[in-house]
Amino acid sequence: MTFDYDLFVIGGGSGGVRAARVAAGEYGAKVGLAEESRMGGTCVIRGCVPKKLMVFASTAGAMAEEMRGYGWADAEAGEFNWDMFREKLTTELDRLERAYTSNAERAGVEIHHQRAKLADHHTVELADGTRKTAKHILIAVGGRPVKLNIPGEELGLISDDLFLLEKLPRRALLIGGGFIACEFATILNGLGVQTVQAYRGEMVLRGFDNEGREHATQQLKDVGIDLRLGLAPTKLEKQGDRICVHFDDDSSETFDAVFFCTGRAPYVWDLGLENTAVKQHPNGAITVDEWSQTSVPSIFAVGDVTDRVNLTPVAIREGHSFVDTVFGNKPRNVNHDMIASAVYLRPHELGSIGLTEEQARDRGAVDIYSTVFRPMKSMFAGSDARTMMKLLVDPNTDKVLGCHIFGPEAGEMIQLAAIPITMGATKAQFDATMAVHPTAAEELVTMRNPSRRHHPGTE
Ligand SMILES: Cc1cc2nc3c(=O)[nH]c(=O)nc-3n(C[C@H](O)[C@H](O)[C@H](O)COP(=O)(O)OP(=O)(O)OC[C@H]3O[C@@H](n4cnc5c(N)ncnc54)[C@H](O)[C@@H]3O)c2cc1C
Ligand SMILES: NC(=O)c1ccc[n+]([C@@H]2O[C@H](COP(=O)([O-])OP(=O)(O)OC[C@H]3O[C@@H](n4cnc5c(N)ncnc54)[C@H](O)[C@@H]3O)[C@@H](O)[C@H]2O)c1
Repeated sequence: MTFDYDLFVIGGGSGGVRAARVAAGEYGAKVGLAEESRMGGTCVIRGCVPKKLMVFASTAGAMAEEMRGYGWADAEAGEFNWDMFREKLTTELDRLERAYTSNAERAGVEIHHQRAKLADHHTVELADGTRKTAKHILIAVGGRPVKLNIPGEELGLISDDLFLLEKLPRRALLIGGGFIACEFATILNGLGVQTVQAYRGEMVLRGFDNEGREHATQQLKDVGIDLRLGLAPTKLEKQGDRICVHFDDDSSETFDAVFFCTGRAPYVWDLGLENTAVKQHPNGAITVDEWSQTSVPSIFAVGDVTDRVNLTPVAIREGHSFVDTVFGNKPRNVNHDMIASAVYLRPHELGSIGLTEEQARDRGAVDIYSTVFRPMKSMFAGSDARTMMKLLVDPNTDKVLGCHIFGPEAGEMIQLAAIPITMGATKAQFDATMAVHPTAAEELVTMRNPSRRHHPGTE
């Protein structure tokens, strides 16, 4: 049987573009790709990239404050100009979109700038009704934000909207306590917006190491975010050009903007899955094996639509591994166990890899090397901000099981610590590493004695 393509990719985001580009450019496959919106997907257009640029923008006030502590007595950030920033952001995202498009096209990928759905196990149907056949189909359609199913939810915004605002709100509510809620609260607060964050739990960033979560929760309050814990909205109502939010403690308040940062769901709506035997998890995520293959041998899925670990580098690695395996004759699957990540808060980020202390304790014996200190740079300026570094070590093998850093540039630090930890480094190897002085990161190689031990059966 002959096909129009060797591979047809649905979705031009992190996972889809990498797979298409490598299959066509490196392995000579005939590749088609459909993207219904902008090439680059969530990360480039409405996620990691614009978010991180806004995090950078939001640090001016804190930097000025710190510099006043260094003798720049008149240092002031002044007024943030949203119009000017947004224009630069638009130009940058346009540039990135063009780069993603031209890199894929240069590799030989045929891009169809329209929506696609599955018609059968080897056929996709484009929005204009054209049908294309392919030996293999890759579903890389990502996820979409979900709002809470409460009255008036249509009045609330989602994360995509932050980057498109006509003007910054004077007072904003962020609902949620995950990655997006905490990063967006940090950004808006730093840009001068009166920021309220409502989270139903006791501590933000569920799933992270509890000590890291405590520091993050405290920092959100310390930087001036009005963090309301144990609180959830029940209803939104229009009040003039503002929004009145009712909460489950019977209080109500008005805001200029309300953002639902309450999670994302796999974007499987109208994808034609009913025309195939592709299996799904109860939340809609596409079920795949360790090779990213679905229950249909010709159809694969990578990235957020599979709801494994929803991060850009993971989607990219899954897409790359899929083409190495299927087109490059280099079978490669992805280990989802040791994945570093960072939450870009300010002034301190939270960087993590491996087991949390809680998970390590559940697993068995663990030695906990942990230190909390005031970093030299901010302490000199008069700040009380604390940095935390923690290594979790298996006392039987001496292997480092996890590392958690709450501090300035923790994202950069955890990326480097992730290399030896992924290689299976032992604590002794960390200790054998000469420190770089004076840095904050040197603590990772100078923590000599466990702060606490958890040795079940011997305690
Ligand atoms: C605000 C925010 C901040 C984030 N920050 C980070 C971060 O700092 N670090 C990090 O690692 N991750 C971050 N993420 C997560 C990261 O963006 C995702 O994990 C990543 O983009 C997933 O890639 P993907 O290829 O699975 O899907 P996506 O990048 O979402 O790409 C899917 C593409 O498919 C297209 N599409 C969907 N359906 C169809 C269809 N039927 N036909 C044609 N096209 C279709 C979409 O338009 C989209 O372009 C963030 C996410 C958000 C929302
Ligand atoms: N720095 C990064 O790497 C980064 C940044 C942003 C997003 N991301 C990725 O995007 C994903 C999505 O981020 P997110 O923040 O939307 O999701 P999340 O799962 O991290 O957080 C969702 C939040 O919504 C709350 N929530 C859910 N249902 C609720 C309900 N019924 N009532 C009240 N609260 C409710 C949860 O308690 C949680 O705090 C992340 O899991 C992550 O994989 C990564």
